[in-house]
Amino acid sequence: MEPAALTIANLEAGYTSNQRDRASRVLKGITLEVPKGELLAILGPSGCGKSTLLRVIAGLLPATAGTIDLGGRRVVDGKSSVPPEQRRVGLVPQEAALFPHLNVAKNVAFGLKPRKAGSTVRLGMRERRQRVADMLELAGISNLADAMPHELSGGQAQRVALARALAPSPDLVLLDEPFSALDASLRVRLRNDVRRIIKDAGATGLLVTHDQDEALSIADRVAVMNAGHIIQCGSPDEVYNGPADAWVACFLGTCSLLSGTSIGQTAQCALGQIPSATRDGAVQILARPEQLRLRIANQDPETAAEGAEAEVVAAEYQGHSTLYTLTLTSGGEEMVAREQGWARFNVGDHVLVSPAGNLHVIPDE
Ligand SMILES: Nc1ncnc2c1ncn2[C@@H]1O[C@H](COP(=O)(O)OP(=O)(O)OP(=O)(O)O)[C@@H](O)[C@H]1O
Repeated sequence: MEPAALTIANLEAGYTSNQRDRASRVLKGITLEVPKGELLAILGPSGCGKSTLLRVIAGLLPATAGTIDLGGRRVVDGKSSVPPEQRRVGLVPQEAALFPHLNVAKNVAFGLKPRKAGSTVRLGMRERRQRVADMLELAGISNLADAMPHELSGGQAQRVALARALAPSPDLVLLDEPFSALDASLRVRLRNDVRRIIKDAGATGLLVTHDQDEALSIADRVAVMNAGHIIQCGSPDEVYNGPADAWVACFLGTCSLLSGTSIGQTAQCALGQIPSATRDGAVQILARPEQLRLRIANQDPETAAEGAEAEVVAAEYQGHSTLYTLTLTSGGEEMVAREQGWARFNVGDHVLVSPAGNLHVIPDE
């Protein structure tokens, strides 16, 4: 079987302020595998250790324990490690960090220069020129070959940085919050292009981000990280709709968590009976805003609809949809529901809330 592009086992790392100090523990036992050709996002809040993980993979920071294999080759084994230039890893930093005195083509060609010790790519001059032209075309910047870095927009500079990282055909491309310095609309456009470019290059990518939309929209899988641990790793749908715990549920997007009790195949909560696959006991039922249906509460028992009664306490019109905050009449739990379009309910209205689709049941630790 072909080895994974990246295999990390029980990795620990941190920082020392001076030689005698023991390293602080920032990475606390990371285990992760990225198959060839996959784009994996490491998603976590600020300070959880995402950039530290990239630095250790790139060889810019030593590990204190654990192993890293790149394409089946061990590059970190506890405290011993292969130097960065022998790892066949490309890096796209937060702000492109291009060489200011080299034009775009020369920036992209930089990693293809023949080197003596530790060289990973040995191409003749004509092949190098062709490779640069191919990378510029792939990144959609052939017209910028002669431009200097100071003449580029933020988005163009990031395309150059990506082309430069991909040019030597690395085993793995690391992208460290590559869109964070760009404005919102450019960010959305560029992130889709970056996915396409990585896929067209047949490369494997590890993207670090604290932006949930970014991770969910472009990654094949998302590894959710908190306080030096990977909490859950799965497809965007798995982590968003089937979070491992309440923290992951809330970190990935707005949600309501109702308390309940699971017995057998069902969990009982304020919304009624929900199919449950967890063990018996206390649970939390996750409802994303778009998984709730609202109807006007009808006092007439003949035509009364099903659902839990709630009062609208806030209605926030957001253009494409309206976000309602509700308080359940029985028990007072708070829920958040989203409906397309203009607010059809007002603060103070009484509504019936019911689940639309399967809600996820999380064991209450
Ligand atoms: N050079 C350093 N020296 C000492 N401590 C550091 C250093 N760099 C990072 N840290 C600490 O390590 C922890 C993890 O930082 P890291 O930059 O990896 O987090 P992050 O998840 O990438 O955050 P962000 O999204 O804000 O970039 C933080 O507590 C940070 O203060």
